[in-house]
Amino acid sequence: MIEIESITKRYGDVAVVDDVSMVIEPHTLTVIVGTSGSGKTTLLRMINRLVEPTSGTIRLDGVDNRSVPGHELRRSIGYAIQGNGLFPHRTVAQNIGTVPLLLGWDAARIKARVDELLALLQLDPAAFGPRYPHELSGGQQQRVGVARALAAEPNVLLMDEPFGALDPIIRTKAQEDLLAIQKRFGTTIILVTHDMEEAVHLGDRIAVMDAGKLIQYASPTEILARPATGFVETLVGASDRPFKLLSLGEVRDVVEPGSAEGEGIAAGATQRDALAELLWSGRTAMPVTSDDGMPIGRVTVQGLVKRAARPK
Ligand SMILES: Nc1ncnc2c1ncn2[C@@H]1O[C@H](COP(=O)(O)OP(=O)(O)OP(=O)(O)O)[C@@H](O)[C@H]1O
Repeated sequence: MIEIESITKRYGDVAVVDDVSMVIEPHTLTVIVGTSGSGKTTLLRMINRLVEPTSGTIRLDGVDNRSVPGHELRRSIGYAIQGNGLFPHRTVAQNIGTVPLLLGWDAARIKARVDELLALLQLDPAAFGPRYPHELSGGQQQRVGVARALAAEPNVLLMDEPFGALDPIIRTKAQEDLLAIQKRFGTTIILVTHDMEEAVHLGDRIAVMDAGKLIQYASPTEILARPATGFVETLVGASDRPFKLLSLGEVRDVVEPGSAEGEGIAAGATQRDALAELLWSGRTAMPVTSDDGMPIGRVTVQGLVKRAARPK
């Protein structure tokens, strides 16, 4: 658990993070979202003490993060940034093995971990391990950056706009990878973005910052349904809200009895995808198939429209 208590960072007279308190539950993915300059990065960096707070306390599993030297703290917390920050003169394998080496892991253990992470991120260890960062595409470099941040099996992973530089298709892929990694390792992840779409997609909880203040800290559904202020409402994009809400739910939760004509959709697809497919194909209903391909009912435009309404 991460407990942030009345944390403030001042530069001169300006509080760029202003009396922020929040509790982050273990094994969850929290997204910090807000406009440029709202203090997101500063808040994130106070967790691993790349920035020292002016006042307030941050506790990691009950331990004040000032009770260990900063460099030691940072070995135990993963950190991934936009543009990946890889060392250009080290191979991919050496980059990923950086912190394990500092921690004194033996060579065989480091190699096993490097190979495990590369495979997990769908980069062939034999092909990519020996390459240098400039021999990789931007998306591949970004994946190596994430692998490096995860190398020493940190319980906590901080990510600052990790997908900001990626094109939309690679970005979606990288987001899915991240969710899979989190499921597998149970890492507590805190991710900074200015993209509300990304926040809604990834976050168990979303923290909205504005001018150094934490304006709202809640689940995506709550943020969409009950934005705390006009600022949050604007950030959410009021006209988009019903679709964002549908993107949070799976088709399996809106299956109705009965059958329908034409191509079906998987129960695990999002409700938003189902609506898009129905509208695009000009149908009012379509069949739903279970994870093992069996027909289990149908999904209707009418059912989805009800789901897209503001939750009571
Ligand atoms: N070392 C510093 N000295 C003075 N001011 C700083 C320093 N670091 C950050 N700031 C200021 O603090 C404010 C918050 O910066 P921060 O990087 O936390 O914002 P952000 O929400 O992450 O923004 P962005 O989305 O643009 O990265 C900004 O106005 C920035 O100019």
